Amino acid sequence: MTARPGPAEQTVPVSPGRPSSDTPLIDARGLVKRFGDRIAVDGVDVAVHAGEAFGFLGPNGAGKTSTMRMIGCVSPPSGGELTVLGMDPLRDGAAIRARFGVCPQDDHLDPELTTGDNLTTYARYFGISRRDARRRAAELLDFVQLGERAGSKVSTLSGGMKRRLAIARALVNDPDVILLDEPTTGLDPQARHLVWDRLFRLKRRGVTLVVTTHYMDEAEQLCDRLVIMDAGKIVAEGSPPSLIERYCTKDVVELRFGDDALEPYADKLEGIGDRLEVLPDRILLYAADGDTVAPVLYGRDLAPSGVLVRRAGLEDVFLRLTGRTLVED
Ligand SMILES: Nc1ncnc2c1ncn2[C@@H]1O[C@H](COP(=O)(O)OP(=O)(O)OP(=O)(O)O)[C@@H](O)[C@H]1O
Repeated sequence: MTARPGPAEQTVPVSPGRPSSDTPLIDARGLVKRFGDRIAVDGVDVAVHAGEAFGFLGPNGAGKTSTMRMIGCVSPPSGGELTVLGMDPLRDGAAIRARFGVCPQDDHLDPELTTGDNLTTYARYFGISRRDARRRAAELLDFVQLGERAGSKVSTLSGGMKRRLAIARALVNDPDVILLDEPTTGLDPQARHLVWDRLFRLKRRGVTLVVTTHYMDEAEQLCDRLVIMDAGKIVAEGSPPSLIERYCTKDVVELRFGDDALEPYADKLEGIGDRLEVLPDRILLYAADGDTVAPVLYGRDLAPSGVLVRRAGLEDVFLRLTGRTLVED
């Protein structure tokens, strides 16, 4: 259903009446992408529904971009079935792309053009008249909070501004679906939050968001539902809270001992909590109630140099499923 903004909310220049039905907008079954002998995407099943923010979370090389490129009709599948907006990407690529906005990892903005000219030039590819393109560019620059930089060359913008401009460009054709490949990689926390804020606003207007990310906090913040990918395969699927609940206890106790050899400490922790993970620099102890763990530690003659009790997150889910952390990849 298309949500309408409240009066105080900045308007987003998108059309009313977004598609909404039970039929997935993107339906992939057993999707495969091969590059020579290498299998980048190895039998992926996903169904993305209208109006949701759907994520592909995984480390570098997991196959997220390759999947996204097939969905975006710029890279043909090597196998499996793919239907996008009810159409066949091989046959109807142009029609599908006309209803998509794409924000790739490399923004491909023209550094020598102004922000406004980047948008109007792009709008012309969609057959939008010069007058409408200028009006739309002005609206979109306001939406991504670059209205005051309409006359600035792209080469003078910060990384976060360029990313917001790339999002504005992806909105030029008033798309039903936006594909965002790593939308905040390389941005500082403030710039990331600004990008997220604009994406939330789009979602509230019923635009379907498909996001790849290797940041678990981004996935947790933005996505209604996601798949976790590793080595070309989906290892888990669900909403962030449901995944955390399915694979982890509520709390995690992070223990540091100021020592490189952590196995002896792990032995002493045996039987406390539900499960242990020994990482190179710390031990993670999974427990329903982390606060009950500390007194037990001292009873076992363990004196950690650092104890942090936190809620389990998608990083913990990834670790549980793959035995690796997202970050070390
Ligand atoms: N054009 C290509 N030719 C050969 N191999 C490729 C090509 N594109 C991707 N690959 C390989 O496919 C695998 C998946 O890459 P992909 O870019 O889809 O992963 P990713 O999860 O998006 O990672 P990243 O976040 O680093 O982009 C990697 O092993 C990559 O080296």
